[in-house]
Amino acid sequence: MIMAKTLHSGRVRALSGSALVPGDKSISHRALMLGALAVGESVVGGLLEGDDVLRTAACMRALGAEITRHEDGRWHLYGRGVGGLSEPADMLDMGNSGTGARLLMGLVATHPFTSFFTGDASLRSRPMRRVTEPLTRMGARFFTREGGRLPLAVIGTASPLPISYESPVASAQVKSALLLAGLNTPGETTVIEREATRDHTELMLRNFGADVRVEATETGGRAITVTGFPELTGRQFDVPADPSSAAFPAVAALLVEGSEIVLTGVGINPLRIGLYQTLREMGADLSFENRRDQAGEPVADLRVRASRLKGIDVPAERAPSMIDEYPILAVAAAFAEGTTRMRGLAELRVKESDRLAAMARGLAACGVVVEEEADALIVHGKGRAPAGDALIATHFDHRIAMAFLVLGMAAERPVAVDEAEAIDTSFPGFVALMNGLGAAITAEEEQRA
Ligand SMILES: O=C(O)C1=C[C@@H](OP(=O)(O)O)[C@@H](O)[C@H](O)C1
Ligand SMILES: C=C(OP(=O)(O)O)C(=O)O
Repeated sequence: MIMAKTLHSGRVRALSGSALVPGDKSISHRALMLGALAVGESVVGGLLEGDDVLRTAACMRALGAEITRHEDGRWHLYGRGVGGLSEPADMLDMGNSGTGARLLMGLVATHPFTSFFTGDASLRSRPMRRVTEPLTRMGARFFTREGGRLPLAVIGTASPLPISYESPVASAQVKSALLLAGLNTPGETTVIEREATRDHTELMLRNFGADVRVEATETGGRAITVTGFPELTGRQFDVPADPSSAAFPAVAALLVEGSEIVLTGVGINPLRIGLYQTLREMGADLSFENRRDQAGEPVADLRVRASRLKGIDVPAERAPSMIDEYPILAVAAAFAEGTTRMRGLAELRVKESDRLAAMARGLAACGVVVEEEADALIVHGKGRAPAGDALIATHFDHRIAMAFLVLGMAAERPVAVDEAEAIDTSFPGFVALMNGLGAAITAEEEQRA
Protein backbone atom coordinates (compact mmCIF):
# COMPACT_ATOMS: atom_id res chain seq x y z
CA MET A 1 0.00 0.00 0.00
CA ILE A 2 1.35 3.45 -0.96
CA MET A 3 0.26 6.67 0.71
CA ALA A 4 -0.35 9.40 -1.86
CA LYS A 5 -0.71 12.88 -0.51
CA THR A 6 -2.74 15.68 -2.07
CA LEU A 7 -2.26 19.13 -0.55
CA HIS A 8 -4.71 22.01 -0.83
CA SER A 9 -3.79 25.66 -0.52
CA GLY A 10 -6.29 28.50 -0.27
CA ARG A 11 -6.23 32.26 -0.21
CA VAL A 12 -5.03 33.80 3.06
CA ARG A 13 -4.57 37.19 4.66
CA ALA A 14 -1.12 38.63 5.20
CA LEU A 15 1.81 36.30 5.93
CA SER A 16 4.00 37.46 8.80
CA GLY A 17 6.79 36.39 11.12
CA SER A 18 10.23 34.96 10.70
CA ALA A 19 11.35 31.47 9.73
CA LEU A 20 14.45 29.38 9.13
CA VAL A 21 14.15 27.25 6.00
CA PRO A 22 16.14 23.96 5.92
CA GLY A 23 19.82 23.74 5.03
CA ASP A 24 21.12 24.12 1.49
CA LYS A 25 20.66 20.92 -0.49
CA SER A 26 23.73 21.36 -2.71
CA ILE A 27 25.99 22.14 0.25
CA SER A 28 24.54 19.28 2.32
CA HIS A 29 25.30 16.64 -0.34
CA ARG A 30 28.85 17.95 -0.66
CA ALA A 31 29.36 18.11 3.12
CA LEU A 32 28.56 14.40 3.40
CA MET A 33 30.79 13.45 0.48
CA LEU A 34 33.80 15.49 1.56
CA GLY A 35 33.35 14.55 5.21
CA ALA A 36 33.47 10.92 4.07
CA LEU A 37 36.79 11.56 2.29
CA ALA A 38 38.45 13.64 5.00
CA VAL A 39 40.86 12.41 7.62
CA GLY A 40 39.50 12.88 11.14
CA GLU A 41 36.12 14.08 12.33
CA SER A 42 33.80 16.53 10.60
CA VAL A 43 30.82 18.01 12.43
CA VAL A 44 28.06 19.50 10.32
CA GLY A 45 25.15 21.54 11.70
CA GLY A 46 22.05 22.57 9.76
CA LEU A 47 22.36 19.66 7.32
CA LEU A 48 19.26 19.31 5.14
CA GLU A 49 17.43 16.22 6.37
CA GLY A 50 15.41 15.82 3.19
CA ASP A 51 15.15 12.50 1.39
CA ASP A 52 17.72 13.42 -1.30
CA VAL A 53 20.43 14.17 1.26
CA LEU A 54 19.52 11.25 3.54
CA ARG A 55 20.11 8.97 0.53
CA THR A 56 23.57 10.45 0.07
CA ALA A 57 24.28 9.85 3.78
CA ALA A 58 23.19 6.20 3.45
CA CYS A 59 25.38 5.75 0.36
CA MET A 60 28.45 7.30 1.98
CA ARG A 61 27.97 4.82 4.85
CA ALA A 62 27.68 2.00 2.32
CA LEU A 63 31.02 3.19 0.89
CA GLY A 64 32.70 2.92 4.27
CA ALA A 65 32.33 6.27 6.05
CA GLU A 66 31.15 6.42 9.64
CA ILE A 67 28.25 8.87 9.85
CA THR A 68 26.01 9.50 12.86
CA ARG A 69 23.41 12.11 13.72
CA HIS A 70 23.67 13.30 17.29
CA GLU A 71 20.71 14.35 19.43
CA ASP A 72 21.59 18.02 19.07
CA GLY A 73 20.94 17.66 15.33
CA ARG A 74 24.62 17.78 14.35
CA TRP A 75 26.03 15.18 11.99
CA HIS A 76 29.40 13.61 12.86
CA LEU A 77 31.47 12.08 10.10
CA TYR A 78 34.68 10.04 10.20
CA GLY A 79 36.11 9.89 6.71
CA ARG A 80 38.22 7.29 4.95
CA GLY A 81 40.80 9.60 3.38
CA VAL A 82 40.97 10.38 -0.35
CA GLY A 83 40.90 7.09 -2.26
CA GLY A 84 39.81 5.16 0.83
CA LEU A 85 36.19 4.34 -0.06
CA SER A 86 35.32 0.63 -0.23
CA GLU A 87 33.06 -1.39 -2.52
CA PRO A 88 29.40 -1.14 -1.51
CA ALA A 89 27.68 -4.45 -0.77
CA ASP A 90 24.41 -3.44 -2.42
CA MET A 91 22.87 -1.07 -4.98
CA LEU A 92 23.28 2.65 -4.32
CA ASP A 93 19.70 3.91 -4.47
CA MET A 94 19.76 7.68 -5.01
CA GLY A 95 15.95 8.06 -4.83
CA ASN A 96 14.89 11.27 -6.58
CA SER A 97 18.27 12.98 -6.49
CA GLY A 98 20.16 13.97 -9.65
CA THR A 99 22.84 15.69 -7.57
CA GLY A 100 23.43 12.67 -5.35
CA ALA A 101 23.58 10.29 -8.32
CA ARG A 102 25.86 12.32 -10.57
CA LEU A 103 28.31 13.51 -7.90
CA LEU A 104 28.64 10.05 -6.42
CA MET A 105 29.19 8.46 -9.84
CA GLY A 106 32.16 10.81 -10.18
CA LEU A 107 33.48 9.91 -6.76
CA VAL A 108 33.39 6.13 -7.27
CA ALA A 109 34.58 6.24 -10.92
CA THR A 110 38.20 6.63 -9.78
CA HIS A 111 38.03 3.96 -7.07
CA PRO A 112 39.01 0.42 -8.15
CA PHE A 113 35.68 -1.29 -7.46
CA THR A 114 32.27 -1.81 -8.98
CA SER A 115 29.09 -0.09 -7.85
CA PHE A 116 25.51 -0.16 -9.04
CA PHE A 117 23.27 2.91 -9.10
CA THR A 118 19.51 3.17 -9.25
CA GLY A 119 16.81 5.65 -8.31
CA ASP A 120 13.09 6.33 -8.49
CA ALA A 121 11.13 6.49 -11.77
CA SER A 122 11.98 10.18 -12.22
CA LEU A 123 15.73 9.70 -11.70
CA ARG A 124 15.76 6.61 -13.92
CA SER A 125 14.48 8.79 -16.77
CA ARG A 126 17.16 11.49 -16.42
CA PRO A 127 20.23 11.75 -18.69
CA MET A 128 23.49 10.42 -17.26
CA ARG A 129 25.75 10.50 -20.36
CA ARG A 130 26.76 14.01 -19.42
CA VAL A 131 28.80 12.41 -16.61
CA THR A 132 29.47 8.89 -17.90
CA GLU A 133 31.05 10.24 -21.10
CA PRO A 134 33.81 12.35 -19.47
CA LEU A 135 34.28 9.81 -16.65
CA THR A 136 34.91 7.15 -19.32
CA ARG A 137 37.74 9.35 -20.61
CA MET A 138 39.21 9.18 -17.10
CA GLY A 139 39.23 5.38 -17.34
CA ALA A 140 35.97 4.27 -15.71
CA ARG A 141 33.55 1.94 -17.52
CA PHE A 142 29.76 2.05 -17.39
CA PHE A 143 27.00 -0.37 -18.24
CA THR A 144 23.79 1.59 -18.55
CA ARG A 145 20.22 1.08 -19.55
CA GLU A 146 19.03 2.33 -22.95
CA GLY A 147 19.93 5.98 -23.49
CA GLY A 148 22.64 6.01 -20.83
CA ARG A 149 20.15 5.99 -17.97
CA LEU A 150 19.92 4.37 -14.53
CA PRO A 151 20.12 1.66 -13.35
CA LEU A 152 23.78 1.52 -14.26
CA ALA A 153 27.00 -0.15 -13.17
CA VAL A 154 30.22 1.79 -12.66
CA ILE A 155 33.43 -0.19 -13.04
CA GLY A 156 35.84 2.15 -11.30
CA THR A 157 39.37 2.44 -12.64
CA ALA A 158 42.51 1.51 -10.72
CA SER A 159 44.63 3.85 -12.87
CA PRO A 160 42.68 7.07 -13.44
CA LEU A 161 43.76 9.58 -16.07
CA PRO A 162 43.49 13.31 -15.47
CA ILE A 163 41.52 15.12 -18.16
CA SER A 164 40.69 18.63 -19.24
CA TYR A 165 37.03 18.71 -20.19
CA GLU A 166 34.78 21.42 -21.54
CA SER A 167 31.23 20.65 -20.55
CA PRO A 168 28.65 21.17 -23.31
CA VAL A 169 25.93 21.80 -20.68
CA ALA A 170 26.03 24.43 -17.96
CA SER A 171 25.88 22.02 -15.03
CA ALA A 172 27.32 22.18 -11.54
CA GLN A 173 26.59 18.47 -11.25
CA VAL A 174 28.81 17.61 -14.21
CA LYS A 175 31.55 19.94 -13.00
CA SER A 176 31.38 18.52 -9.47
CA ALA A 177 31.35 14.88 -10.62
CA LEU A 178 34.62 15.46 -12.50
CA LEU A 179 36.29 17.43 -9.70
CA LEU A 180 35.38 14.68 -7.22
CA ALA A 181 36.75 12.05 -9.63
CA GLY A 182 39.91 14.19 -9.91
CA LEU A 183 40.59 13.88 -6.18
CA ASN A 184 41.75 10.26 -6.54
CA THR A 185 43.55 10.91 -9.84
CA PRO A 186 47.22 11.84 -10.25
CA GLY A 187 47.99 15.28 -11.67
CA GLU A 188 45.48 17.97 -12.51
CA THR A 189 41.87 17.50 -13.56
CA THR A 190 40.34 20.55 -15.24
CA VAL A 191 36.72 21.36 -16.02
CA ILE A 192 35.96 24.26 -18.32
CA GLU A 193 32.52 25.79 -18.05
CA ARG A 194 31.25 28.29 -20.59
CA GLU A 195 28.92 29.84 -18.04
CA ALA A 196 29.65 29.89 -14.32
CA THR A 197 27.52 27.48 -12.28
CA ARG A 198 27.20 27.15 -8.49
CA ASP A 199 30.67 26.79 -6.98
CA HIS A 200 29.95 25.01 -3.69
CA THR A 201 32.23 22.09 -4.61
CA GLU A 202 35.16 24.40 -5.27
CA LEU A 203 34.58 26.41 -2.08
CA MET A 204 34.15 23.35 0.12
CA LEU A 205 37.09 21.47 -1.38
CA ARG A 206 39.31 24.43 -0.53
CA ASN A 207 37.82 24.60 2.94
CA PHE A 208 38.74 20.92 3.50
CA GLY A 209 42.31 21.62 2.30
CA ALA A 210 42.36 20.74 -1.42
CA ASP A 211 44.21 22.76 -4.03
CA VAL A 212 41.59 24.20 -6.40
CA ARG A 213 42.46 26.81 -9.00
CA VAL A 214 39.87 28.90 -10.85
CA GLU A 215 40.88 30.85 -13.95
CA ALA A 216 38.82 33.00 -16.30
CA THR A 217 38.79 31.71 -19.88
CA GLU A 218 39.15 33.99 -22.91
CA THR A 219 35.52 33.36 -23.86
CA GLY A 220 34.09 34.53 -20.55
CA GLY A 221 33.89 31.11 -18.88
CA ARG A 222 35.91 29.51 -16.08
CA ALA A 223 38.51 26.76 -15.92
CA ILE A 224 38.50 24.93 -12.59
CA THR A 225 41.44 22.70 -11.76
CA VAL A 226 41.84 20.29 -8.86
CA THR A 227 45.17 18.66 -7.98
CA GLY A 228 44.93 14.95 -7.19
CA PHE A 229 45.52 13.20 -3.86
CA PRO A 230 45.00 16.15 -1.50
CA GLU A 231 44.91 15.46 2.21
CA LEU A 232 41.43 16.55 3.22
CA THR A 233 41.01 17.25 6.93
CA GLY A 234 37.78 17.09 8.94
CA ARG A 235 35.97 20.41 9.44
CA GLN A 236 33.20 21.83 11.62
CA PHE A 237 30.61 24.07 10.01
CA ASP A 238 26.93 24.97 9.73
CA VAL A 239 25.13 24.71 6.41
CA PRO A 240 23.40 27.98 5.38
CA ALA A 241 19.63 27.95 4.76
CA ASP A 242 18.79 27.08 1.16
CA PRO A 243 18.04 30.08 -1.10
CA SER A 244 16.18 27.72 -3.46
CA SER A 245 13.85 26.69 -0.60
CA ALA A 246 13.56 30.28 0.72
CA ALA A 247 12.24 31.21 -2.73
CA PHE A 248 8.82 29.67 -1.93
CA PRO A 249 7.95 31.62 1.25
CA ALA A 250 9.62 34.70 -0.27
CA VAL A 251 7.40 34.69 -3.36
CA ALA A 252 4.36 33.84 -1.21
CA ALA A 253 5.02 36.98 0.87
CA LEU A 254 5.35 39.08 -2.28
CA LEU A 255 2.00 37.84 -3.60
CA VAL A 256 -0.19 37.80 -0.46
CA GLU A 257 -1.28 41.37 0.21
CA GLY A 258 -0.04 43.04 3.39
CA SER A 259 2.66 40.42 4.08
CA GLU A 260 6.05 40.99 5.63
CA ILE A 261 8.35 38.10 6.56
CA VAL A 262 12.00 37.51 7.41
CA LEU A 263 13.86 34.35 6.38
CA THR A 264 16.99 34.01 8.47
CA GLY A 265 20.50 32.86 7.54
CA VAL A 266 19.82 32.30 3.84
CA GLY A 267 22.79 31.53 1.58
CA ILE A 268 23.38 34.38 -0.88
CA ASN A 269 26.24 32.92 -2.92
CA PRO A 270 26.28 35.14 -6.06
CA LEU A 271 25.90 32.05 -8.25
CA ARG A 272 22.58 31.17 -6.53
CA ILE A 273 20.64 34.41 -6.30
CA GLY A 274 19.44 35.06 -9.85
CA LEU A 275 15.82 34.73 -8.67
CA TYR A 276 16.17 37.50 -6.10
CA GLN A 277 17.81 39.81 -8.63
CA THR A 278 15.00 39.06 -11.09
CA LEU A 279 12.25 39.64 -8.52
CA ARG A 280 13.80 43.00 -7.62
CA GLU A 281 13.78 43.97 -11.30
CA MET A 282 10.07 43.04 -11.30
CA GLY A 283 9.51 45.50 -8.45
CA ALA A 284 9.83 43.25 -5.38
CA ASP A 285 10.53 44.85 -1.99
CA LEU A 286 13.17 42.37 -0.93
CA SER A 287 16.34 43.09 1.05
CA PHE A 288 19.34 41.17 2.34
CA GLU A 289 20.02 42.24 5.95
CA ASN A 290 22.85 41.32 8.38
CA ARG A 291 25.14 40.00 5.68
CA ARG A 292 27.74 37.65 7.15
CA ASP A 293 29.90 34.67 6.31
CA GLN A 294 29.12 31.06 7.21
CA ALA A 295 31.28 28.07 6.26
CA GLY A 296 32.97 30.16 3.57
CA GLU A 297 29.60 31.06 2.04
CA PRO A 298 27.88 34.47 2.29
CA VAL A 299 24.51 34.49 4.14
CA ALA A 300 21.92 37.14 5.03
CA ASP A 301 18.47 37.55 6.53
CA LEU A 302 15.97 38.02 3.76
CA ARG A 303 13.19 40.56 4.43
CA VAL A 304 10.27 40.41 2.00
CA ARG A 305 7.24 42.70 1.81
CA ALA A 306 4.19 42.23 -0.42
CA SER A 307 4.76 44.06 -3.69
CA ARG A 308 3.10 44.80 -7.01
CA LEU A 309 5.18 43.09 -9.69
CA LYS A 310 5.63 43.87 -13.36
CA GLY A 311 6.62 41.48 -16.15
CA ILE A 312 10.19 41.55 -17.49
CA ASP A 313 12.50 39.74 -19.90
CA VAL A 314 14.78 37.46 -17.88
CA PRO A 315 18.21 37.21 -19.54
CA ALA A 316 18.98 33.64 -20.69
CA GLU A 317 22.52 33.88 -19.32
CA ARG A 318 21.09 34.23 -15.80
CA ALA A 319 19.61 30.70 -15.95
CA PRO A 320 22.45 28.84 -14.17
CA SER A 321 22.13 31.12 -11.12
CA MET A 322 18.41 30.36 -10.74
CA ILE A 323 17.93 27.07 -12.56
CA ASP A 324 15.71 25.53 -9.85
CA GLU A 325 13.72 28.74 -9.34
CA TYR A 326 11.86 29.00 -12.66
CA PRO A 327 8.73 27.20 -11.39
CA ILE A 328 8.26 29.71 -8.57
CA LEU A 329 9.31 32.64 -10.79
CA ALA A 330 6.62 31.59 -13.28
CA VAL A 331 4.09 31.78 -10.44
CA ALA A 332 5.27 35.30 -9.53
CA ALA A 333 5.01 36.21 -13.24
CA ALA A 334 1.39 35.00 -13.29
CA PHE A 335 0.46 37.76 -10.80
CA ALA A 336 2.62 40.47 -12.41
CA GLU A 337 1.35 43.21 -14.70
CA GLY A 338 2.56 42.42 -18.22
CA THR A 339 4.58 39.70 -19.89
CA THR A 340 7.55 37.83 -18.39
CA ARG A 341 9.78 36.05 -20.88
CA MET A 342 12.05 33.31 -19.51
CA ARG A 343 14.52 31.91 -22.04
CA GLY A 344 17.44 29.48 -22.15
CA LEU A 345 15.51 26.84 -20.22
CA ALA A 346 16.22 23.61 -22.14
CA GLU A 347 17.68 22.08 -18.96
CA LEU A 348 14.29 22.40 -17.24
CA ARG A 349 13.04 19.57 -19.43
CA VAL A 350 15.42 17.08 -17.77
CA LYS A 351 14.91 17.89 -14.09
CA GLU A 352 12.73 15.81 -11.71
CA SER A 353 10.00 16.35 -14.33
CA ASP A 354 9.76 18.29 -17.58
CA ARG A 355 9.33 21.52 -15.65
CA LEU A 356 8.60 23.64 -18.71
CA ALA A 357 5.65 21.45 -19.66
CA ALA A 358 4.46 21.00 -16.05
CA MET A 359 4.46 24.77 -15.42
CA ALA A 360 2.82 25.63 -18.74
CA ARG A 361 0.03 23.09 -18.18
CA GLY A 362 -0.46 23.92 -14.51
CA LEU A 363 -0.58 27.68 -15.08
CA ALA A 364 -3.03 27.27 -17.95
CA ALA A 365 -5.23 25.12 -15.67
CA CYS A 366 -5.19 28.01 -13.16
CA GLY A 367 -6.41 30.45 -15.82
CA VAL A 368 -3.05 32.02 -16.71
CA VAL A 369 -2.19 32.82 -20.34
CA VAL A 370 1.13 31.11 -21.01
CA GLU A 371 3.21 30.10 -24.03
CA GLU A 372 5.62 27.17 -23.98
CA GLU A 373 8.47 27.06 -26.49
CA ALA A 374 11.28 24.53 -26.87
CA ASP A 375 13.44 26.31 -24.30
CA ALA A 376 11.29 29.22 -23.16
CA LEU A 377 8.28 30.01 -21.02
CA ILE A 378 6.33 33.20 -21.60
CA VAL A 379 3.77 34.19 -18.98
CA HIS A 380 1.22 36.93 -19.67
CA GLY A 381 0.31 38.38 -16.28
CA LYS A 382 -2.72 40.61 -15.82
CA GLY A 383 -1.60 42.35 -12.64
CA ARG A 384 -4.23 40.51 -10.60
CA ALA A 385 -4.80 37.10 -9.00
CA PRO A 386 -5.36 34.20 -11.42
CA ALA A 387 -8.43 31.99 -10.96
CA GLY A 388 -6.69 28.97 -9.42
CA ASP A 389 -9.29 26.24 -8.89
CA ALA A 390 -7.21 23.39 -10.32
CA LEU A 391 -5.69 20.06 -9.31
CA ILE A 392 -2.08 20.18 -10.49
CA ALA A 393 -0.16 17.11 -11.69
CA THR A 394 3.28 17.49 -10.06
CA HIS A 395 4.90 14.38 -11.64
CA PHE A 396 6.49 13.81 -8.21
CA ASP A 397 8.40 17.07 -8.58
CA HIS A 398 8.90 18.94 -5.29
CA ARG A 399 9.38 22.34 -6.91
CA ILE A 400 6.23 22.06 -9.04
CA ALA A 401 4.27 21.09 -5.92
CA MET A 402 5.56 24.00 -3.81
CA ALA A 403 5.20 26.54 -6.63
CA PHE A 404 1.48 25.79 -7.11
CA LEU A 405 0.78 25.72 -3.37
CA VAL A 406 2.17 29.28 -3.29
CA LEU A 407 -0.07 30.20 -6.23
CA GLY A 408 -3.07 28.91 -4.25
CA MET A 409 -2.27 31.25 -1.33
CA ALA A 410 -3.09 34.32 -3.41
CA ALA A 411 -5.33 32.99 -6.23
CA GLU A 412 -9.08 33.61 -6.37
CA ARG A 413 -9.88 29.98 -5.57
CA PRO A 414 -7.87 27.17 -3.92
CA VAL A 415 -5.32 25.01 -5.71
CA ALA A 416 -4.51 21.34 -5.02
CA VAL A 417 -1.33 19.45 -5.89
CA ASP A 418 -0.95 15.67 -6.19
CA GLU A 419 2.02 13.53 -5.04
CA ALA A 420 2.93 16.22 -2.54
CA GLU A 421 5.13 13.81 -0.57
CA ALA A 422 7.81 14.77 -3.13
CA ILE A 423 8.26 18.02 -1.17
CA ASP A 424 10.18 16.05 1.48
CA THR A 425 13.05 15.50 -0.97
CA SER A 426 14.24 19.10 -0.50
CA PHE A 427 12.00 20.90 2.01
CA PRO A 428 10.86 18.72 4.92
CA GLY A 429 8.53 20.74 7.15
CA PHE A 430 7.35 22.95 4.27
CA VAL A 431 3.67 22.79 5.25
CA ALA A 432 4.29 23.54 8.94
CA LEU A 433 6.67 26.38 8.12
CA MET A 434 4.27 27.99 5.63
CA ASN A 435 1.27 27.56 7.91
CA GLY A 436 3.35 29.07 10.75
CA LEU A 437 3.71 32.20 8.61
CA GLY A 438 -0.08 32.30 8.02
CA ALA A 439 -0.68 30.01 5.03
CA ALA A 440 -3.59 27.55 4.97
CA ILE A 441 -2.29 24.31 3.50
CA THR A 442 -4.27 21.19 4.33
CA ALA A 443 -3.53 17.57 3.56
CA GLU A 444 -5.61 14.73 2.26
CA GLU A 445 -4.01 11.28 2.32
CA GLU A 446 -5.17 8.49 0.14
CA GLN A 447 -4.18 4.84 0.17
CA ARG A 448 -3.37 3.37 -3.19
CA ALA A 449 -2.84 -0.29 -3.91
O1 LIG B 1 25.17 20.80 -8.18
C1 LIG B 1 24.09 20.89 -7.57
O2 LIG B 1 24.00 20.76 -6.32
C2 LIG B 1 22.88 21.20 -8.34
C3 LIG B 1 22.99 21.63 -9.65
C4 LIG B 1 21.83 21.93 -10.50
O3 LIG B 1 21.71 20.89 -11.47
P1 LIG B 1 22.52 20.88 -12.86
O4 LIG B 1 23.95 20.74 -12.59
O5 LIG B 1 21.98 19.68 -13.59
O6 LIG B 1 22.16 22.17 -13.53
C5 LIG B 1 20.53 22.03 -9.73
O7 LIG B 1 19.43 21.95 -10.60
C6 LIG B 1 20.41 20.99 -8.65
O8 LIG B 1 19.24 21.15 -7.90
C7 LIG B 1 21.57 21.06 -7.69
C1 LIG C 1 16.96 19.71 -9.98
C2 LIG C 1 16.94 19.51 -8.67
O1 LIG C 1 17.63 18.53 -8.00
P1 LIG C 1 18.43 17.26 -8.50
O2 LIG C 1 18.99 17.53 -9.87
O3 LIG C 1 19.47 17.04 -7.45
O4 LIG C 1 17.45 16.11 -8.52
C3 LIG C 1 16.15 20.42 -7.79
O5 LIG C 1 16.30 20.28 -6.58
O6 LIG C 1 15.37 21.27 -8.27
